Amino acid sequence: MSALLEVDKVEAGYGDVQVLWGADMTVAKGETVLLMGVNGAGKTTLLRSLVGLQPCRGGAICLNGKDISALKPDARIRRGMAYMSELGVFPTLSIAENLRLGAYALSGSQASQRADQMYQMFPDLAKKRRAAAASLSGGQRKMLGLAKTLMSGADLILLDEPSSGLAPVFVSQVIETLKEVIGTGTSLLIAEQNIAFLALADRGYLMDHGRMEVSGTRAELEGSDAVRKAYFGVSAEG
Ligand SMILES: Nc1ncnc2c1ncn2[C@@H]1O[C@H](COP(=O)(O)OP(=O)(O)OP(=O)(O)O)[C@@H](O)[C@H]1O
Repeated sequence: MSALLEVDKVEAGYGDVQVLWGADMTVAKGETVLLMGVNGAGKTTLLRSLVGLQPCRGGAICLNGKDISALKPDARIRRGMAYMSELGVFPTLSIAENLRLGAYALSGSQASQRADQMYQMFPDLAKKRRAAAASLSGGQRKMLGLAKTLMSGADLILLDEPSSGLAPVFVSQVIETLKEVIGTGTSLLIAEQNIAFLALADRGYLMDHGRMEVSGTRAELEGSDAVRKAYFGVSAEG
């Protein structure tokens, strides 16, 4: 598989505080990659750096073989990247309006075609399309955030903690929906603390203090002592 995203020694931070210390990763076309790490490891900072919301202090980010490090977020999005933050949606806007915003780079007819696809994928949203996003449950709001991100038709979707704030039943729903998204051939980079998402991934990275501590296939990470320690506070030795 050829690399869709190549992240090479990216450095970033806030004021005097450096958070990313030479973060490296790749995402191949059609691949699902999980970015793991405890609170404060730097996952959100890396995703924001990739989409251009956080300036990089060093390193390079390539999408489809082109260096996008100097591009503004809107230019990166036009090149096929979309980002779902933990916040996700605009609560006072309707579901239909939120979806339209996700497709701002598309024409009106392309956008309504994609919205129809989203309503097929997310029937709960179809039923409430004129309702304000604030009227949705936490799980449904997360679905709307995901649908809004998918509206772009981007090749690479970056998801920041899609499970945050959700009850386990909603987490399972999000995972099932992501399986459908993966089935469409979209590449996903998912930053998550919930180990259940590893089941979706082809490969993953464990980030620690702004560096990739461990990387490997899903099977390698499932058997990794470092992953076990980070998530459960225990190693194979106990
Ligand atoms: N706006 C900011 N200003 C200053 N420091 C920040 C800011 N945002 C994040 N940080 C710091 O950067 C470090 C990495 O934070 P980041 O949110 O990237 O981690 P994370 O792995 O996504 O954590 P979490 O899983 O808790 O969301 C933390 O030490 C955090 O305190």
